[in-house]
Amino acid sequence: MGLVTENTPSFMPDFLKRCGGHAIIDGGFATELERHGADLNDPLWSAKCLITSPQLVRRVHLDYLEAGANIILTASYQATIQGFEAKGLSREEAETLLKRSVEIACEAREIYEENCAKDSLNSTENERIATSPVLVAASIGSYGAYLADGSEYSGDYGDAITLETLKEFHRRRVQILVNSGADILAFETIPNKLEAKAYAELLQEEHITTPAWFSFNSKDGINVVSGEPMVECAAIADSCKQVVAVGINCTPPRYIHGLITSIRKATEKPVLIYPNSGETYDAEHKEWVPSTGAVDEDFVSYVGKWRDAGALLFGGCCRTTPNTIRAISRALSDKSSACSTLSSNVNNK
Ligand SMILES: C[S+](C)CC[C@H](N)C(=O)O
Ligand SMILES: N[C@@H](CCS)C(=O)O
Ligand SMILES: [Zn+2]
Repeated sequence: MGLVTENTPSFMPDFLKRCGGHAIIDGGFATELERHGADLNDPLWSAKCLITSPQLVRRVHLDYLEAGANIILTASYQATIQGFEAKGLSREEAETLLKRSVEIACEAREIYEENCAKDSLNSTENERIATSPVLVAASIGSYGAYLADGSEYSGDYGDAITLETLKEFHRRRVQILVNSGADILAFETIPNKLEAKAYAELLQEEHITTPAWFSFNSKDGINVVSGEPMVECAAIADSCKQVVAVGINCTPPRYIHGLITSIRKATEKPVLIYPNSGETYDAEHKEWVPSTGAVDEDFVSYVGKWRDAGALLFGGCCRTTPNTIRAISRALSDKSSACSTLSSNVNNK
């Protein structure tokens, strides 16, 4: 994928075809940073590592690529100009860090592809390795994520926050991420209709040609977390021409099946799902607490059902790991890595 991907009606169908019919999204980015020792108790949360440990950010992207991901999400979920400025950074420094989030993910992809090419050279003709395509998705967390008080799990922004406030809050960040060379914009953990509308209008007003996905979160399996129906949110995504996939993230696995059905009532666009582990986020202590959390195996046991319900892109969100992604990858096909052997194709040619 080149610098500034252009959206065409065939962008997502072509990508899915090249991935073998379904694509694998990475897993919990912050979770993997923490597993490597990062302390994310900070208003910037995972985006803090863009300042303190960019090499760790690159390592985590590589972990997910090696686990089989076809799409890696950048460290920009909670990276906002306003959030960086609150830390004392200049506007220019803040914009540079946003751009870096995409560049680091692109570097990880390059390293991964070089490693795959080397492995391929070391293989016999019959084991020739083919690299599955990899997209770099620029993560755009909601306004609630920036607030760093867990309000992306309530969608309650109060009456002072309007459509215009939200558009202005996100405008410059979206422009920078578009110009950084991301293949797709991942609007994730969208908690309410107002923010979905703001994103849709912003994409149109700015004449954005980079493809985008809208991904909502839910805590009851019917509505997004604000209590507004998922089907109405999916309809907003459906009417936005830049949106090439609609889905659900950071939502307990037990709710996903019903939500896929709701989304498909509103749109024919490809459905993506990347649930969390089923645990609950304690925003005050910035930690996850057990609920009836499904472990990796339980999570993965649902994957076939989600595929039968019509989902086409699968991954994990908070508290999932590269092991989850490996298991999803195995559940969807017999291959356990994004480097798939082409031996049968080669032999049959
Ligand atoms: C997806 S949540 C776990 C991200 C962190 C939250 N916005 C916070 O800053 O507390
Ligand atoms: N992609 C985010 C989480 C979204 S809820 C991150 O892990 O940084
Ligand atoms: Zn999450």
